[in-house]
Amino acid sequence: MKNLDLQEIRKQLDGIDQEMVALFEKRMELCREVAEFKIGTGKPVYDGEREQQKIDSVTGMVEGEFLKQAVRELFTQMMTISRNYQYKQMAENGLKANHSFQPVKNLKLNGVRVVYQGVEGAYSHGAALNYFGNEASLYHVTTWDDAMKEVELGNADYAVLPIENSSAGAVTDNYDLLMKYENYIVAETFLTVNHALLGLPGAEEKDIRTVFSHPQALMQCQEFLNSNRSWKQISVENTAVAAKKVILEGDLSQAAVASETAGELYGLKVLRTQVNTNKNNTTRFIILSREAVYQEEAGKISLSFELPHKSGSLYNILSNFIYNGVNMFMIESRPVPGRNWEYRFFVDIEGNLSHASIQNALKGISEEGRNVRILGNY
Ligand SMILES: C=C(O[C@@H]1C=C(C(=O)O)C=C[C@H]1O)C(=O)O
Repeated sequence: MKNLDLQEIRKQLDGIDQEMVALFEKRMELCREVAEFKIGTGKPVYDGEREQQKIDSVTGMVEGEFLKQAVRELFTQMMTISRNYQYKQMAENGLKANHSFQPVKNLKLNGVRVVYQGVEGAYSHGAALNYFGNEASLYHVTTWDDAMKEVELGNADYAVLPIENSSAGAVTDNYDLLMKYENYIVAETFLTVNHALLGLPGAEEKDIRTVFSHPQALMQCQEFLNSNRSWKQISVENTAVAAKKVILEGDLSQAAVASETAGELYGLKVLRTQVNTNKNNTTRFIILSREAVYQEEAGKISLSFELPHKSGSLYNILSNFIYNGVNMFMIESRPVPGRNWEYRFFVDIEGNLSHASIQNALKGISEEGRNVRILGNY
């Protein structure tokens, strides 16, 4: 008996769904006409005011908080799909996302000038050597900000900056620098980072009282360092500066956390190898240029945008990726300076600026987000 009831209800549901699909099709057909109008008049696809009116009107048609919320979600989704349909038509009419990036076969690598932060023997130096080899002329500056400035001024062709570590996470200062300067990410390189505990040639581990290193490196070695409770951990500019400090000050109770290469360079003794917690500790470095170029084979795009402090704003903007079948690798957020509780998002997606699906997604993002910037395709 029950079974029959269920079948009967399902039959009615099927009937309603059929009507809904037919109405949805009609709605989409009208949206196609809206897109034609917009293509003709140069109006943007996204009209936030109209969408808000629509949500207010449809939620007003039902009673009770549960149904109001359900109708809100349903129409938000439908309008997102409708916008994506319109972006697709715009792309087919040659109205692409605006960007000034030029495709190149290969990046210029021979005889270029490359800047990194720190001193010789720092991990950034290793990353620069990793990517550019010995063909380039490498030099260093004191801060990451200076490295970005060198590229902007044209003193360097490229800068090498750490952006993410597999155990300590994002290098947030460098995300902020991506906003401060108009340099573009043109490549990335990965460096396995193994930290050693380095002391004076005459020192033993039991002599150590103070350990110097870069804050990120100290963080990556927390398990080992915290197991020696009496050790004072002191942050300095970078790991190589820490090594230099230990040798210059000549105090047996001082140690540095840095690479073994830095140890050799400054004449320090390895008291313990691999003191990093994660033995696969890897840092991702980005290569920046002032020229907006991308290699034809590039497969990753970094972009940033800001969103208002409003329920669903991130969810809605990310739908531009979902509906275009674009895969997202990473998302990171940073506060927007001067605007409490509003965030700037940094997103890495899979793809190339020449792909139609990417152009579609970027067109949507650039209409719906604030201060949208494509940081690079590499
Ligand atoms: C269809 C339009 O384009 C977009 C989609 C909307 C919708 O699906 O109802 C509403 C506003 C626009 O953001 C329109 O402008 O009317």
